[in-house]
Amino acid sequence: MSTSPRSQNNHPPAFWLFPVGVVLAMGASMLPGQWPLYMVLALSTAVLGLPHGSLDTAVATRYLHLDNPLRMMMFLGGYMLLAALVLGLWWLAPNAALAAFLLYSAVHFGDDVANRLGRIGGVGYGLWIIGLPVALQPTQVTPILEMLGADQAVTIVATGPWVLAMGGLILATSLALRPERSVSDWRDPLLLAVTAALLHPLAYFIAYWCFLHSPRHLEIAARDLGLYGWRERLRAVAPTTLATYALALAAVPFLIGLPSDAVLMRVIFIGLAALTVPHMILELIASPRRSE
Ligand SMILES: CC1=C(/C=C/C(C)=C/C=C/C(C)=C/C=O)C(C)(C)CCC1
Ligand SMILES: [Fe+2]
Repeated sequence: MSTSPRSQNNHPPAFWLFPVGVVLAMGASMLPGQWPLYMVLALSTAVLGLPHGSLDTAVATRYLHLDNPLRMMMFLGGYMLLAALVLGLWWLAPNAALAAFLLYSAVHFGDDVANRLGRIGGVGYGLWIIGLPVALQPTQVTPILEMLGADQAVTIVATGPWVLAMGGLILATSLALRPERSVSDWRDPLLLAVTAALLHPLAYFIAYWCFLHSPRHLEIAARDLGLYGWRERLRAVAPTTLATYALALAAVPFLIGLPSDAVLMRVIFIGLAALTVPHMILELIASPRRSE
C-alpha cells in the first residue's frame, strides 16, 4: 500500500535508469582487456553523458536572453574561451588542473542534490562520488590519472581515503538533518559504494555519469525549458552534441605521438574538465531561476 502509483510517479526517470546502468556497467567491466571498456565509455559518454551539457545552448537562450545571432555568438565565444583557458591551465600545470578538476567535479555533482541537502550537503555528496573510486581502486585510478598528464598522480590518489571520509561524514550528517531528503539521496550513494568496490573505476563512472547525473540533469533542465517529448529534446541537443563531437575529433591531431589509450582518456576527461567550467557557470545563473 505504501507504494501508491502517485509516489512511484514522483521518481524521475534517473531513479530507475541508474540501477539499470549499474548492471550494464557490471557487464562492461567484465569485458576482457581495456579497449572494450574504453569503447563503451566513449560511446556512452557521446550518447548519454554529453547531451545534458548540450542543452546549455537552449538554457542560455532562455536565461541569458540570446535573442539575436550576435548575442548567441558572444555566448558561444565566451563558453569556448573559458574551455580554452582550462586547456591552457592543463598544459601549464597538469597536476594542479587535475586536482582542481576532481574538486570542481565534486561541487558540480553536488548540484544533483543541493536543492534538498543544501550546498554543503551537496559538496559532501560530490566528494563521496569522486572519493569512492579513488580510495577503493587506487591501483586502477593512478595510471588513468597519469595518462591525463599528471606526474603526481600517486600523491593525488593518496588523498582519496581522506576525501571519501570527509565526503561521507558531511553527506551522512546532512542526510540525517534534512527531512527534505529523497530516497534517491541515500540509495544512490550506497549503490555507488557497492559499484566502486566491485567495478573498474571507468565502469563506475559510466554508471554514475551516464545513467544518473546526465539523465537527472537533462530531465530537470528540459522540463524547465518546456521540452517534454523525446523528439523535441533530441532536436534541442543535437546541434551542440554534434559540434562537440567535431571539437573532440579536432583535438586528436594535437595529441599525436601519445599512446592511443592516453589520447582517448585525454579527449574524454580533459575535454570534460574544459566544458564543465562554463557549464557550471551557466548553471549557477540558471538553476536559482528554475521553479523546480
Ligand atoms: C578521470 C577519472 C575519474 C574522474 C572523473 C571526473 C572527475 C569526471 C567529471 C565529469 C564531469 C564534471 C561531468 C559533468 O557533467 C574517476 C571517475 C575518479 C576515476 C577514473 C579516472
Ligand atoms: Fe553535468
